[in-house]
Amino acid sequence: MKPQDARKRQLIESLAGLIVSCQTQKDDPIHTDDMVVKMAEAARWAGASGIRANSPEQIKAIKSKVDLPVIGLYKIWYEHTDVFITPTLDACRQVWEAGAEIIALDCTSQLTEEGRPAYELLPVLNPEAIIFADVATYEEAKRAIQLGADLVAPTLYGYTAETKHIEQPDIREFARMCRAFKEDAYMVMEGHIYTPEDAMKCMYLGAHAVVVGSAITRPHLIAKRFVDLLNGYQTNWRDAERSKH
Ligand SMILES: CC(=O)N[C@H](C=O)[C@@H](O)[C@H](O)[C@H](O)COP(=O)(O)O
Repeated sequence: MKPQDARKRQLIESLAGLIVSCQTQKDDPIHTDDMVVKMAEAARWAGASGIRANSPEQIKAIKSKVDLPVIGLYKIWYEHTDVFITPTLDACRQVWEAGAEIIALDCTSQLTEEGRPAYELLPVLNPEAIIFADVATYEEAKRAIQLGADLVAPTLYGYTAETKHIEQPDIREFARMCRAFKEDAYMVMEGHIYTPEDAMKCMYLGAHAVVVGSAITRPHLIAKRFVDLLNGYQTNWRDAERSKH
């Protein structure tokens, strides 16, 4: 259900538009300690309505410099599970204590390292926090809303066993989610949105906001998309030329 609490509602309403995911991992070619702050400042400069940030450390750094609401998460990888977005109660607590107004967590049916379905954490979270459910499917979105999620996004579409190796958003499925759930929760599009036009399409279909990461804050991946395409083209073109001789 959409929150009744005026404070929560006002904050979520203010997120309408573009949310920029500002995250780096230590082994990224662009990683420096303050890189995410620079990304968030650039997003603020551009007029973004919110930031999505990973880890207590990066959330705190952004919060100290940029006055925008933060959707916080904490990625922790374990050996026996694909659940890595804020997978434990302690991780949720740390995100909240770091200053994020909104806690994002995996609310799919995947089993966590502890052997329970990821979505089970949702109903036991701090009621003060606004909850952003990361899901992969329509059914998971439905259940997350029943369990009290305030915002829902298909963030994990392409990342669960069921949907692995899909590298495009399913905009039709997102439209179906918006039609069914828009009155009960704020629907957000997240994952594989690479152009302003695709983001706009999602808004037109009923998204309250669109979260964009790689296309804005991961220049090495943007460069790689160009290189992969150009190199693939060169190889095919050379093979075709050779076969003529
Ligand atoms: C699956 C996962 O780990 N998603 C993460 C969630 O916080 C981020 O790495 C993504 O950048 C974010 O979801 C935005 O997606 P895209 O980078 O495709 O615009």
